Amino acid sequence: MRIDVVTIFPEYLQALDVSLIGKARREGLLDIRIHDLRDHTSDRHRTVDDTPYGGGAGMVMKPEPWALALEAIAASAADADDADGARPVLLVPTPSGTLFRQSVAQELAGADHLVVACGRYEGIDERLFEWAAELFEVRLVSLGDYVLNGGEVAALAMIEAVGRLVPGVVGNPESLVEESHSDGLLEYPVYTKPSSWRERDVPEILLSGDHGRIAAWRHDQQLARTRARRPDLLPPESTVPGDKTVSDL
Ligand SMILES: COc1cc(COC(=O)c2cn[nH]c2)cc(-c2cccnc2)c1
Repeated sequence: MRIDVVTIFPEYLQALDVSLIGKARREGLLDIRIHDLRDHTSDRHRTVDDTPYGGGAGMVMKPEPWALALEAIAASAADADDADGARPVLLVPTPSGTLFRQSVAQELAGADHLVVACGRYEGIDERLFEWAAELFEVRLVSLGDYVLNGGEVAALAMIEAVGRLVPGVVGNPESLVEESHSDGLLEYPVYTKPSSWRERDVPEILLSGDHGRIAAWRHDQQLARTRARRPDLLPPESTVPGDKTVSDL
């Protein structure tokens, strides 16, 4: 998978050189390229923003530098992208996007080419997204209901969530199966040595070796945690009102 990231703070994306994503880059599993939006300006001050039409505080990112950056990326990938006929995905982290969830990460992990646009200021001129729809599948996606100063932090999270699902990036693909949200529920609690720690013991069931009962216990724990912390994830009939659970205690 190729991932291009466009930003005015390229140094923010250095975290993509570290750990599993960094290893996948070095092994060629992920082809991640970082682009400075200011390289696509033509004035002496390398201007990327201007005042908002209609007034209001803050500045808005000009569409032209973005269009030049995106055209350059599309042109550099034209052969590969055209190979399967699919347009690259333009992924835009923004508070006004649809919610980024594990299901979205799974979907994006199937793309051959992602282009991530890191907005700053009050956002990017809306006409850029309308224009980009001819070259890209445009996806405006929110990490959550809060506002960041720029899309870089959200881009790191989204790239990690997607990148780790690309075959070969995570050593043991088994570890991708039983994780939070992969089955729609929160993950069960995990424990390791010592079996007794500061007078707190690991649940006996986990030391029993009875894998059937352990699996059932873990699923019960997932349900209890999801009911307590994220009832919104459960289908309506499974949230019992007033149902005390382990995680409530
Ligand atoms: C592309 O347009 C953007 C992008 C971002 C950065 O992303 C997030 O904040 C985010 C991403 N998921 N959850 C939050 C911030 C704004 C923005 C809007 C209004 C006032 N201030 C800033 C606009």
